[in-house]
Amino acid sequence: MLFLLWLLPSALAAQPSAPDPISAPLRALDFGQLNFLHTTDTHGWLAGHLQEPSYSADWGDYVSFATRMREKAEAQGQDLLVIDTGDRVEGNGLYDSSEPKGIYLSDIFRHQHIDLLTSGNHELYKQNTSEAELLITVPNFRGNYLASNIDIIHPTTKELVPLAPRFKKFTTKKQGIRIVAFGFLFDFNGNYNNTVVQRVSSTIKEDWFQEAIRDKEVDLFLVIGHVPVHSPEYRAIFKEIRAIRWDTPIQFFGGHQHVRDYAQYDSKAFGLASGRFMETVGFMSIDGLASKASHQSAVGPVFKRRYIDNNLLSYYHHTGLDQESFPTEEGLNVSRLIAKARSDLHLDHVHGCAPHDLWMSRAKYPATDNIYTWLETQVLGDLRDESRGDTPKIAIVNTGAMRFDIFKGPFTQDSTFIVSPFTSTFRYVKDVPYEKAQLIVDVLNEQPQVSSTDESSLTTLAPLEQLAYPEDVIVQKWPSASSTNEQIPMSGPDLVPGYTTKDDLGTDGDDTIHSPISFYRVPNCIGPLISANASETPKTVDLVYLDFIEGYVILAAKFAGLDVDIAKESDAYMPHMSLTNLILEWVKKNWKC
Ligand SMILES: O=c1ccn([C@@H]2O[C@H](COP(=O)(O)O)[C@@H](O)[C@H]2O)c(=O)[nH]1
Ligand SMILES: [Zn+2]
Ligand SMILES: [Zn+2]
Repeated sequence: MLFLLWLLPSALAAQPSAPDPISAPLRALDFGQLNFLHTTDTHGWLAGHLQEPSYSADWGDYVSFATRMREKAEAQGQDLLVIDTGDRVEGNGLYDSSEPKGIYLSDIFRHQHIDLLTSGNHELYKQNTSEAELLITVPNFRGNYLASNIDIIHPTTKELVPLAPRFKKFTTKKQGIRIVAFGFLFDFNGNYNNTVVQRVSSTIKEDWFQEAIRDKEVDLFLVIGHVPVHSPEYRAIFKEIRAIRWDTPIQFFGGHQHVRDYAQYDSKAFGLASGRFMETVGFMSIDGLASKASHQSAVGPVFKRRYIDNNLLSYYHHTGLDQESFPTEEGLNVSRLIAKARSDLHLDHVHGCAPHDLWMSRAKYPATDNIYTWLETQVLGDLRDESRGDTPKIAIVNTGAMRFDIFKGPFTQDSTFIVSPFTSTFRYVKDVPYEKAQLIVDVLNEQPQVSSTDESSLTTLAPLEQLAYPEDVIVQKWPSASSTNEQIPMSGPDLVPGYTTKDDLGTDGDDTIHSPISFYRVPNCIGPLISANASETPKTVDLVYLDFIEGYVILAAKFAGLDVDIAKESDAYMPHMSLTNLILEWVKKNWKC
């Protein structure tokens, strides 16, 4: 059923600066015996989106939402489980702006009752981040954090131990559904050397996994993971379980690619991916499951999915509550914690004012409103090492180092980390023939785009549904009446631009009906020539690059026939300067308010 919400609240938001959501037509949620809420790739955005009304609810609102949804399910004799599939860190001032990083975030995050969670790759890039998982997040969610393929060197005992239990068996409260759950990370190899990520294909051959899938007293296998739902890793897990349990329903929850996505593996196995940055709360329901209580085989389970826009109007609508009856004490407290943390961290402090929007993929590259063009033509001009003076350089930055658009208006302490949170610095090799340096950039850009989850291919992680479309211009299509089981109104309110998701089940997954947005492809990396004498082609250049991509630069240099041992002969360029700080300094200098 489709509902139109006309409520235009005046003071909905818990945070003074959070924008009110805009009314929009909404599709309903169909509850079942077993229901799920799912977040992934939140990357510290627990304050929600302060500049985008569609995604303006904060983690406190989500705490209230999960409580109210659980109350609703349980009142109907049903169950609700809350899932998070990792990449909780890096990407927002609330995480990256504190010293040390993350001290506010984990305290806010733990207030959500999460039934199952797992780690993403971002929890493992650095030693202190993975140790914080082991020592803080795993104990905060004791018994619910799963790590089927991650080990860590314990900081005290120095022993290699599982980050968390490999799997878990439990029975749901209301329906008595017997579940065996696993928690995976994709085949990631960019982790710091204090953790070991075992390949999924070998993990599923281990005795503990083989025994777990041979358990006959199971009504549902639940696989959560920081793994794209359309990936070789999830396909392999599906096949392994199916080979032993030909008929048992399997529900997957995934993430990492920052997209809304839904995969059908067979008639009883499905996977949901729930976007990124607290824009989306995924909802799944399964009905017709066999259970301990029913002792009978299911008529055939029915799986349903929804991608909920993270705002209060969606939350009120789906719970049937309003601004008086919706919030819980716990939820309001969490919103206050977020506001206090933001204030302690001075996240609203304005460093400068952007004169216009700068888009990662909503504008063509190159173009004046494209963020990479801005980086190439403006910001990277300030990348200058004193010892190299005006020596011409080619500066290579992976486009994935930029994480979010810049909106016209205040560029705050928060924006600094939202736009690019990473701490990697620049390195360089001197006296590289200009043609070879250009060739290296070309080779890097010929690498496949995000076609796999393996970071050994240079990736720029494209937002939204970009990955699903091979064309140059990727338009999110307006759902046609024939491709959806609901009647979409073609007149009435002006629709707000946003997600118009197309997945394995069609085009009716989004809860909110939006007008589509166009996306354009971006290269893997940019590599502008920066020279005081723009009209002259230099014979040699400094080849400057972000150290995060050194492995790829070395490979590309081999392809290009550059006979230099980059690992040995490279040096720090503008020592200690990260892309984050380079951008910040440029903004302070050039964007007056
Ligand atoms: O230091 C870093 C770390 C990561 N990146 C970029 O991020 C993606 C991975 O992000 P997900 O959130 O896991 O999708 C990686 O492929 C790089 O593009 C970086 O640039 N620097
Ligand atoms: Zn992520
Ligand atoms: Zn990830």
